[in-house]
Amino acid sequence: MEYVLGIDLGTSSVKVVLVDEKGSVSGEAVREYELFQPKAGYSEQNPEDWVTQTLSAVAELTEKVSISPQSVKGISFSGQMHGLVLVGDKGHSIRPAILWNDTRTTSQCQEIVDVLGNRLLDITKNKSLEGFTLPKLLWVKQHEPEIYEKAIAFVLPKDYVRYRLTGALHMEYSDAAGTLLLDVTNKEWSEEICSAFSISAALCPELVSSFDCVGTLLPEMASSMGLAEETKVFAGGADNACGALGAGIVNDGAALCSIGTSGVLLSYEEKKEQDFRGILHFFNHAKPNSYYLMGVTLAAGYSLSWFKNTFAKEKKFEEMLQGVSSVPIGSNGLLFTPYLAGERTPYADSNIRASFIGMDGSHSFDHFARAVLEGITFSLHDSLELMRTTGKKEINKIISIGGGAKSELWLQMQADIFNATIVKLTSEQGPALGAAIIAAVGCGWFDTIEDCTETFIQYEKEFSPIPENVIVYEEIYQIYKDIYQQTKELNQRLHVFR
Ligand SMILES: Nc1ncnc2c1ncn2[C@@H]1O[C@H](COP(=O)(O)OP(=O)(O)O)[C@@H](O)[C@H]1O
Ligand SMILES: O=C(CO)[C@@H](O)[C@H](O)COP(=O)(O)O
Repeated sequence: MEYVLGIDLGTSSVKVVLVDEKGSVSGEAVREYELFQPKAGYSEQNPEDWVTQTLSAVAELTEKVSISPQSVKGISFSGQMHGLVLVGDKGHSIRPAILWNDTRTTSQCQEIVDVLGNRLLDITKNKSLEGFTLPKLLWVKQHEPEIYEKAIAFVLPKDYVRYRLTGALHMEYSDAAGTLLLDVTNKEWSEEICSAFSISAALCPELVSSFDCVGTLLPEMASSMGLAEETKVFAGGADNACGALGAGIVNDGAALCSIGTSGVLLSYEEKKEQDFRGILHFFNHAKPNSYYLMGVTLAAGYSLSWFKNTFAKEKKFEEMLQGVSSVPIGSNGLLFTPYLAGERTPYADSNIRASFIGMDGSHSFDHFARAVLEGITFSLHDSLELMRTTGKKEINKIISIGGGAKSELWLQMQADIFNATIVKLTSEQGPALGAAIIAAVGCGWFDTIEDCTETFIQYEKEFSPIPENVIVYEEIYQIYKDIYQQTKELNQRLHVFR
């Protein structure tokens, strides 16, 4: 039997799946790493932790399944998007990575708008947002010029890990799309944007496609993972592009909900001439010459993790959520907005913060836990509503992936709030499976991506909206939507105390 390996470099952990030619998952391994928040709004990770933990997760997996190293034919990667990794001349990162949920760059975002005006949307199809890479690069240039001078290239998280494993430095289109330096429809670095900010073209790595073979494993890396040096390495994709591949979002009308650290609502797009003027993200898909439209909740799974770490640290998620099913819809008038790290869609606002509204003496721990799940889902519903107003009214079936898809109660809640059928896959590891699909197609196991997704993706269960719940949630959602405007100014005033 032959195998491929999909590696998903998430924000909370790296997940590795080993998949055989029939699409069966033969083994999985997970390794966590730390997130550093040295100041309010900062979010960083150590790129060397990603490398160490990836090596260790793959080594655990190959040991566990005890297969011959030569039987693993290909590897590919999925990774958290937008994070800035600066590589120095010794081939290592020269400062901590500044992540997608770091919001320190509000003034650099304004500078980008002032300098480029509408040209930014024309070229990149996306708005200037704190999470994207260009503002992070400008921040380092302005605040840490000595580090900026030492950088020989900038890359994104999974590109860095792939580089350390192969010695070959590249960036692929689906992740480059989230930098604000890519001409998204022409698939090339924008000379206009680079020169507007005096960014040397040499800093931008060579661009490749997700399915391109970019090399093989360095001998020491291969041996530490229990793999063969000749294992082919394929470029891979952004985690949301890979999540879409791994959930079969490769045709018009298909949509995805992913609840990882962030939360995304995503729908497939084939036409590059589509122009949504940045109200939702528009990025290159991992599937060549296709795209996707996406809204992002910055703190989706993160809100639930924060709640657990703060109020029920000793419990597992399943245990913590046990009592939630006995709390009625709407948590007896308790609402939560998940703006722990500011927000992206529909409010690009780095100052907004989360709220619990409507507390009374009758509320217990379970009411708060349910309110957190409902608030995160309402926030994702904001993105879905935007999508539906762009003409995608037909979104009535959504594949749900990510850590949040482990909870069936949450999947039913998604069905009721989105008023759409929610589909659960046999494994919620969508992005890692998407990376495995890239490796399998890259190895030539299948003629088309669709042939591979049909073999690799297994649907487990559907959750249909319950009509009476849909009506109640629609009413509560109208109240939820008002919280942003009502708390915006208060949060601006609170900013100085953070
Ligand atoms: N059993 C569970 N029930 C509901 N949510 C869960 C469960 N386990 C994990 N999660 C959520 O999944 C999130 C992690 O998802 P994951 O896809 O691993 O994230 P990432 O790719 O960002 O590392 C956690 O923050 C948590 O909110
Ligand atoms: O910023 C975005 C997408 O634009 C995030 O979706 C990141 O890509 C992180 O993903 P997870 O770690 O939450 O999967």
